[in-house]
Amino acid sequence: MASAAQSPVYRATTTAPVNIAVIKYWGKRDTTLNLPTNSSLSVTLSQKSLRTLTTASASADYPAEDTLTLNGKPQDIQSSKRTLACLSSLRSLRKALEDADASLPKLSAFPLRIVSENNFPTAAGLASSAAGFAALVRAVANLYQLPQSPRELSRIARQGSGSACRSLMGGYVAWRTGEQVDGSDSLAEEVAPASHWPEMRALVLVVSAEKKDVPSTEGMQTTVATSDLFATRAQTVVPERMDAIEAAIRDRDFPKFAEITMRDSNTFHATCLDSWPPIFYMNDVSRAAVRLVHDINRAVGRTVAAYTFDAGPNAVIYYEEKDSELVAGTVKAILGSSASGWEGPFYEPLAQLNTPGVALDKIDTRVLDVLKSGVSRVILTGVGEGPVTVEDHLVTEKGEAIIN
Ligand SMILES: Nc1ncnc2c1ncn2[C@@H]1O[C@H](COP(=O)(O)OP(=O)(O)OP(=O)(O)O)[C@@H](O)[C@H]1O
Ligand SMILES: C[C@@](O)(CCOP(=O)(O)OP(=O)(O)O)CC(=O)O
Repeated sequence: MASAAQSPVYRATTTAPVNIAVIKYWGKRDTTLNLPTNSSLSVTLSQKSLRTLTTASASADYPAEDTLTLNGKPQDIQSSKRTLACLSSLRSLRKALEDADASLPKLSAFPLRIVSENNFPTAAGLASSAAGFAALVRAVANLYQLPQSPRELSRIARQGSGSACRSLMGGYVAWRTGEQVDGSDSLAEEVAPASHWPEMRALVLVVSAEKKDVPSTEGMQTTVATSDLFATRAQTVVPERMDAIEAAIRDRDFPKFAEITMRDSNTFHATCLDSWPPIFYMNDVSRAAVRLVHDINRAVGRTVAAYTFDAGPNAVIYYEEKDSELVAGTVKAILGSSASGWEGPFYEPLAQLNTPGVALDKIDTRVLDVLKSGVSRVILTGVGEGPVTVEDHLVTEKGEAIIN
């Protein structure tokens, strides 16, 4: 443990959410600035279920190098260009404040000690980098008392991990690809707050909590360089879908939202398969989840559920609260006690439910078996708010890291 500081220790702590895209970011037009080839749109998920908690602290007494401890383990941030880029941009903004007001403490000159905790597996396709970099940027911005809006801070978070720029806001968030070569207009913006469509629910089927094979950054470079389908997706398909899904969100039109979400996930994974060598993120369990959603929608006679998959096999199934029994109730009946996680604030409408919302004989029998043996855990959640400032610091007043 680091020794206690004698000089003042300045601290700020924030939580930040995970977001799951319904129009996927996949491909960079500039790898240094981390600029995307297409716009993307996501739903911010409630921090009652998944969240990062990060404390940023600064003190003149800290050893010279900035440090980051993640889930109790020191991270090598000096060799993480992305983290260094975020910290250097934030420091410049603080320095400008200090230059304009001599009474401010010179925090920009102090080393940083950052301590963070994810309450879910890191690097397992659960968007830890999104919540992690959003929390890091928000915590340091709070520590430095920066006046910049979440939209302006998204330019910095984007350099940590592209998808992180969308976790600085709650609700329904777009990341506009932008046109400027310097990336100054490649920013996230709120399309609608969570309160506009609070009934949106997300059921995460955790298929594998292992570290994934091909990291997103590497996978998308391969796709950009080798897939013939990719250019059509980025230039034609996604711009049309962005307009259509924003209209669906504005109108709270779930069937439209759902179809675009499922089609965009499928197109993204098609470009992965079209890469050379091909990249497979979905597996047999993922495909069973796709089939399940289509079977449920067919049996109900309207679109009540939508699947989407990131760079890994986990399924995220979106539905509206009023259809909880039909969607989550059916999944609960299939998985029974073979999957953990049937709990938490979003579980209430299902707690007393003992029969599936959709009769299981309407679902392909192979799908039932594959899901039962392949899904280890579920996370029941819904649309939620952006980062929240909190007082439960992970660094003591004397500057010592608190490892839970
Ligand atoms: N709380 C955190 N604070 C700072 N950095 C974090 C935090 N959590 C995760 N990261 C960074 O994100 C990396 C994991 O990102 P990666 O893209 O591999 O996985 P993921 O985000 O969980 O999956 P995906 O992006 O496919 O959904 C970690 O190795 C770490 O560098
Ligand atoms: C499939 C995705 O989840 C890809 C996320 O990629 P990252 O944001 O992790 O990539 P980097 O910018 O290289 O860090 C789709 C999405 O979230 O939009």
